[in-house]
Amino acid sequence: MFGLTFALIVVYLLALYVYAKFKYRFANKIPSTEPMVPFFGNGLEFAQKNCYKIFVNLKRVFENNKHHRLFKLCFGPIVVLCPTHPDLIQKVMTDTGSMEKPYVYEFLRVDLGLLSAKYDTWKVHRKLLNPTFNTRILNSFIPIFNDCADKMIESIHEHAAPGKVLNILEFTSPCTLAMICRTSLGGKVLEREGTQKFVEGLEIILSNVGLRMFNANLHPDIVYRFTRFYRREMESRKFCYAFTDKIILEKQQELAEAKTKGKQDTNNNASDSGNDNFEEEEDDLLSYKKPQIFIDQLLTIPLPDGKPFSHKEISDHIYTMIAAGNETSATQAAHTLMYLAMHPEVQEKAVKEIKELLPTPESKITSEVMKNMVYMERIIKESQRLAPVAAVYGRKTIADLQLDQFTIPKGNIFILNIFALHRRKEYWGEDAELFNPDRFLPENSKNRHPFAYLPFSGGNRGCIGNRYAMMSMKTIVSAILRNFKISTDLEYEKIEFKFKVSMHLSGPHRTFVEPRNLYG
Ligand code: HEM
Repeated sequence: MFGLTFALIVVYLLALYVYAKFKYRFANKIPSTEPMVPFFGNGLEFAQKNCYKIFVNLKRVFENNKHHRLFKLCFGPIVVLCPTHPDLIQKVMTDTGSMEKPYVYEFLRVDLGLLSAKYDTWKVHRKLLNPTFNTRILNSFIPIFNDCADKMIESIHEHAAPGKVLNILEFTSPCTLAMICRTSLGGKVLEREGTQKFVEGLEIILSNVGLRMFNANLHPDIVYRFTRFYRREMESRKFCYAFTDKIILEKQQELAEAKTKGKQDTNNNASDSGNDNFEEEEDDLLSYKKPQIFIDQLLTIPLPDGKPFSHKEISDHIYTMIAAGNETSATQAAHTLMYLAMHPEVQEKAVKEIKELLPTPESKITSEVMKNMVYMERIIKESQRLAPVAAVYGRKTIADLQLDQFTIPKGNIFILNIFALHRRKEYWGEDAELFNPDRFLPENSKNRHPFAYLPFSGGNRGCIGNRYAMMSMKTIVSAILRNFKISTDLEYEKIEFKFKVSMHLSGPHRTFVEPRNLYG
């Protein structure tokens, strides 16, 4: 019996191997990379490796193959395509034939959210949701950003002591989570019963998704379902969904009541946005009276058939925003602070700009100040070049795609390694490894290939929250610099990275903070 089962498995695997060889024959002439082991291909370089090793190996294979515009990685008989030249990356990111995401995005379990939605759903929803990130709406979030940053500063003061090392990510993380929850679910979301468990649940869900993405053994659902990670993830999901379902239902009721009373404000055409009673900024005639909370908008935007978004669609969009916007912004802000701690002269220049734009201790960031933080923007951009939190992402073809002389059939996967692209000397010069925010001065950027810099991805499926993220990071980094002088004992040349969901430092963001008397 055992012999027969074994023989059947062997025949099945062989048939699969032959089928895959046939399916990927289009890639025979695409350059491959060493070490290529018979039967396993490049798979052994990545199988059973930890998040740090996978990052290092992926970095190495892209560096070794940068002279090829396109190369392939083989996982057994399965081929994954790796464009390295910005022309080809541009084509992959902008062609409708490669607008879909590989299966690993399904691990997020928000299949109707923008990040992982199938192309046909994505196309309709993205068009409807683009206006929810317009300038007026983003400006309406600035008071929330300021308030969250103030709370972060209070917390740093509570924990700081001379000579004590802080992991600055532990302060930026709760701050971005508060920002994203308050702008997507309303002002009081983190004051509700069960908040602590909700926040912990989100962390468990995201870290399990990351763990699964970078561990091929856990990819098959049938395997993952039997692990303790699955059980923990499902328990957390159950609690988190119950928490947010309640908010969605309450909002739906509020909206229905407002409609029957006919009291809807045309400016703020949704329900009360959670008592974020911020006054309209006098200097900005183009601002809303209240923050335009994402859920309120989701409840009022009609789909092309006139129906509202379903409960599942609303929930998936909310969780997508939290998943895509929280950890990314927190980690990128922490990376930026790390680079500033290592470059005191850049830090002092940034502080000078902050003092000019916020001349008194009472000055608050407004839309005008946000716009004028040009040096800060260059610093964040440079940190995104050297340490892009979204270091690697994927695409899948839904139609044939022509890349140079190769026709890539439908159903194939691309890996885009942005970390490697951002350090290519051909596009960034001989000093590509150095931290220099001035490379983003307009005069230094004008001849650069538009697809050589992609921290927020590119094309129509690029990050919808890129301006939101830049505003929140400017608020966080400037608040910290305004209050503290920061330094670190980490050395620039020795920084190492690893994958979690996004790209992290291999260790903590070790930071010393010393109170700064900016207005003394
Ligand atoms: C530093 C912060 C951020 C970085 C580096 C970043 C980066 C990215 C990247 C690279 C993608 C494309 C991913 C892919 O194709 O697999 C993406 C997509 C997305 N991001 Fe961001 N993001 C950031 C912050 C945010 C924020 C704050 C939000 C929301 C408030 C957000 C919402 C989204 C959404 C919804 C998508 C999917 C877009 C689509 O497919 O239409 N992101 N982001």
